[in-house]
Amino acid sequence: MTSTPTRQTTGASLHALPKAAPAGHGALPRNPGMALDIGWLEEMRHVNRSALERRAQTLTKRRSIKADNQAAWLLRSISLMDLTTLSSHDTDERVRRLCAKARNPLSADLIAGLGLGDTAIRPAAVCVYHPFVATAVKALEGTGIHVAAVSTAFPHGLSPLETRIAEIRASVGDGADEIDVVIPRGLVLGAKWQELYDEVAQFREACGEAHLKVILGTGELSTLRNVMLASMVSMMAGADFIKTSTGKESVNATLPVGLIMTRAIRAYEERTGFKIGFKPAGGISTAKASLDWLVLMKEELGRRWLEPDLFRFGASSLLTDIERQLEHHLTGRYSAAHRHAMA
Ligand SMILES: O=C[C@H](O)COP(=O)(O)O
Repeated sequence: MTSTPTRQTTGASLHALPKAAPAGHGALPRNPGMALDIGWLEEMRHVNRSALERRAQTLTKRRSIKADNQAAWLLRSISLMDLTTLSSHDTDERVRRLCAKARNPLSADLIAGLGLGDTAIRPAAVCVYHPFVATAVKALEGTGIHVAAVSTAFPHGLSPLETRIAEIRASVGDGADEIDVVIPRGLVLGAKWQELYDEVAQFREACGEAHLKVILGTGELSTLRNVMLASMVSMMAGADFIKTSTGKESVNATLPVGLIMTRAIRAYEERTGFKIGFKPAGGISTAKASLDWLVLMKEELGRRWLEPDLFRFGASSLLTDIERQLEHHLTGRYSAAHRHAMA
């Protein structure tokens, strides 16, 4: 892969950490997209899987976070989270409980023990199915926490295009700030790049001011090369974020996939000047895993990608483990996970 060289680093580390900016849109110029450039895709075809796997191992093995810094980085993981419920048994009440948790993700004991004072540590967004957007918008009023909706026939993306576009418009109409769309994986597997580009461009248009996150379903794209090409086409068509997975595939967010997607983001910025966000999602359920992802972002794209306008975790259970680890940090003991149940 000639156009996306590896950034050379001497070791992966997370040290002192300034406070995260709020999730709000507007600080960065938005990606307008560009014409589909098939020639550029051709240049991106060569992906060295074993080099990416080695790089992923190096990043996590050599990570060092001093104990004092660890709590700060876990708090950052909370600020970068799309706290998610995407269950077949979701209800308005369940979504309201999740929003209450998003308003107050940490117990008073933890807030006091960590010396947080009035500093509000909250997830960047709550992510729900379309029918619960209005409920979440109401429950989060005044908090600055965004509402993200999964639209376009999540998780498979296989309803008629006009139905998927209507779904986006309905979610925006109900007040969603962000729309997470899924692509039909068949368009990638069949190398139908023009069709994929046209669909994503129409999704972007339907989003209006809401930001567009494009879910690739990487575990179903067969090769890392396909992940690279789908990432590039999505950004060319105007994606604000590219996202790995729905959480419903048998393989979800992996570090090698994260590496290829962040390198696509770097290549796109080098060519166009626009910074695109990244959202690994699916199966990220431990505090340790969240730190691995933060190391990857810092090493591959730099500190700017540790802010919620450029990085999110899509996660339904990560917050529970972070709470447990913060409690352990303070008391030296672990409490049972059920004490931190979210909904
Ligand atoms: O987009 C977010 C994912 O659906 C969450 O997946 P998870 O339940 O494995 O954390």
